[in-house]
Amino acid sequence: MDAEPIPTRDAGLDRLAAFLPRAGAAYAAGRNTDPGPERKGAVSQLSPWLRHRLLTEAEVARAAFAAHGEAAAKFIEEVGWRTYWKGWLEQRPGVYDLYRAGLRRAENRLATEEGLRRAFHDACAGRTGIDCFDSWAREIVARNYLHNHARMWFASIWIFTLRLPWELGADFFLRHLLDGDIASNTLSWRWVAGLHTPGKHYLARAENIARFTGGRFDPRGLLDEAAEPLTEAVRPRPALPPQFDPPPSGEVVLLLHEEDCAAETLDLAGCTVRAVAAVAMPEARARGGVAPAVAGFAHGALVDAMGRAAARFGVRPVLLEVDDLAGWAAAHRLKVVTAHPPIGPVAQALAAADVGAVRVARAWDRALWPHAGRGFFGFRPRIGDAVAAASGG
Ligand SMILES: Cc1cc2nc3c(=O)[nH]c(=O)nc-3n(C[C@H](O)[C@H](O)[C@H](O)COP(=O)(O)OP(=O)(O)OC[C@H]3O[C@@H](n4cnc5c(N)ncnc54)[C@H](O)[C@@H]3O)c2cc1C
Repeated sequence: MDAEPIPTRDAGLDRLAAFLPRAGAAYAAGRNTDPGPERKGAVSQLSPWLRHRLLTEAEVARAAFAAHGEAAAKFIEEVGWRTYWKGWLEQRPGVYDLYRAGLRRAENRLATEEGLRRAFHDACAGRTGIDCFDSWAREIVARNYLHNHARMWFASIWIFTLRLPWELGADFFLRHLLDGDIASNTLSWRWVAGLHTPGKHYLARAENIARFTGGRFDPRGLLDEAAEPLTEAVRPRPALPPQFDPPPSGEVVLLLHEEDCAAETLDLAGCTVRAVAAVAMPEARARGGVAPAVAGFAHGALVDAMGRAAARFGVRPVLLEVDDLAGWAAAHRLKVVTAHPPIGPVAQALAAADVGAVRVARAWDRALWPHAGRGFFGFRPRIGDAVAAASGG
């Protein structure tokens, strides 16, 4: 990460403004190169703000288009990957359950297989003897960020050279990345493993690593460059269209959560917000919780969101534990509305709290998620349509 990321919308807008001049041809030409944590690369490092929706995909994509027109297509496409993964998982929620079940199985193996346990701890601590991998493992822990290409190489070496269960690697990422996101992370690991598109996996190659790290690393002879893709016994069920609730109206209470920290821009036309509460649960992203910096960013983002909600709706928000949610909702006796939580622990916790929350989806998600049921290349043209839409984010 460039400078220590500050979990506020203003800090995100500052980073966006600083990046925008480079969101066109410079991004397209340089985005695959990882110059290392000490040098400025071509990518935006906007992911912690986008992940918590301190900035929305719509506003970032539209700002890039306004600055560069068609030359921003590559950057906008990458932003679209985030939306695609979210929409894909929304249509196959069972894939999150498959991941969690696989993680539990891998944990059981860790408890009983000493060799696996040692290899896992060496990988997390950056002690495998594969210089590039060890350096990236330490970078994730120290900086809570990793370049996209390094994430691909890291996941591939984890799965195909170190032969570790992919779910443990995905969990390691969720524990340490500020942008740790259930859809992007789970589905990217599955994609690398060859489970997203059966038979098609991503194999890290020493030559490619040397080239795109500017020669910082050269793991020739250390990687398994001929491994077969993983397979799985249970294939995900066919896609079901995403379910969007009808828009709420009347007097409501608004619940904020870390999946969308810009509730003041949700479409609540027709609603009068009488009370606002917030719940944060970043520790539920990973087994054994998340790193302090990750929890700190999520909590900070929510505090920032509470401040903006207070200004917008004229009420003083309260911070709740998830267990207090049902009591809070019952005390107000009004309909609970909340930003549509994507598949993951927040959505599960809200469903379990059983407060009948009406989920308010953003226009961007409503327009794009339904097209994410199949491959990215069918989805891609729709991103331009959403960027061109007059408003709605
Ligand atoms: C194994 C693996 C795990 C990943 N886990 C996560 C994760 O937990 N959370 C996460 O936000 N991204 C994840 N990614 C995607 C991607 O690596 C990061 O979004 C990106 O590196 C963030 O850096 P940036 O903001 O500089 O990206 P930029 O290149 O500047 O892109 C701008 C924004 O577009 C989005 N984006 C770009 N590439 C992708 C992509 N391939 N998939 C989804 N969104 C993308 C991000 O929101 C990003 O901030 C993962 C990728 C891999 C290969």
